[in-house]
Amino acid sequence: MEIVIQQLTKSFGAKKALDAVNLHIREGMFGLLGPNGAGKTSLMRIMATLLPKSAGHVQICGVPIEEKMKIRGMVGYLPQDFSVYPSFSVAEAMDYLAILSGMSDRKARIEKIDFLLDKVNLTPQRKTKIRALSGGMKRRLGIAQAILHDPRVLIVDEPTAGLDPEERIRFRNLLRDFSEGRIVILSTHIVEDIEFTCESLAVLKRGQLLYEGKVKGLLDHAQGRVWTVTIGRSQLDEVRAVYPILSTVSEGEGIRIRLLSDERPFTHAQPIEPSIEDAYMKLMGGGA
Ligand SMILES: Nc1ncnc2c1ncn2[C@@H]1O[C@H](COP(=O)(O)OP(=O)(O)OP(=O)(O)O)[C@@H](O)[C@H]1O
Repeated sequence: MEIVIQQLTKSFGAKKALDAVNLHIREGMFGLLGPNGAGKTSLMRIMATLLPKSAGHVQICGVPIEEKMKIRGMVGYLPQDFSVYPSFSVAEAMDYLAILSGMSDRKARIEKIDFLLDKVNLTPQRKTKIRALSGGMKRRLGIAQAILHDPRVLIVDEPTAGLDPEERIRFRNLLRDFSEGRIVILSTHIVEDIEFTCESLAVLKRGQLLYEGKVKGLLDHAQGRVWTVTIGRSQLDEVRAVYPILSTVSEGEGIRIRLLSDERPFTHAQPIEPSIEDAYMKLMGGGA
């Protein structure tokens, strides 16, 4: 099971949302990381056959993306702005979406919906109106509808934005469970989401692929280049003008900073192990 993307380009007029992107995505959880406008949504919508590509090739489990109906049978998609009729109850919305996806047998539909609501932990909310659900519950309902047809590939666009920490962890675990024997692609600009769920990732910036590989391999980009040092408060602007600063913490009279530098920036600066977030900032070419 794999997704092969070759020289994929998407142009909107003169703007290239994706610029000759090559990617190889295998079974398990795969992260798509990048700042706003990186091209993540465009890439996901192309894979879900909702947006035509401008050039290049995409194959999902050996099927070219042009075979829309076959691809749609294999792919489940949860868009960033997923919504359903607010006056429907959870069960009514699922039933409606199941009918739309071609499940005509009522008994089979009910069984499937019960199974899925249990899987996403929404059984107690069966009769709750959509408008009364929390953001996290809506997102979990979004997953339930995206997997109604048992897709081999699940694509979720920025699913954890705006969720509280508990709901975020629950949601990540749900995706991880579902990724057994499948491909789950998760786009986010939150590094932590990727760190705790994905084995591999791609980093995009302005339509270009900056990194593809294991999450751990990303750390190599920052190894030996993250330093910590305590400076006087008045020095902060001066230091910031020279080095990308990753974080600052007040410490007595001074301020402890983490910064990026290829060489030891001050004699009393100490090298520290980079985090994935540090490595991402390094790759993006800057700091906070
Ligand atoms: N329909 C469109 N028409 C014109 N430009 C577009 C269109 N859709 C996307 N773009 C542009 O393409 C680029 C990539 O957008 P895309 O939404 O794919 O990025 P993203 O990484 O998902 O960003 P975000 O996290 O903000 O959704 C952006 O510069 C965006 O403005």
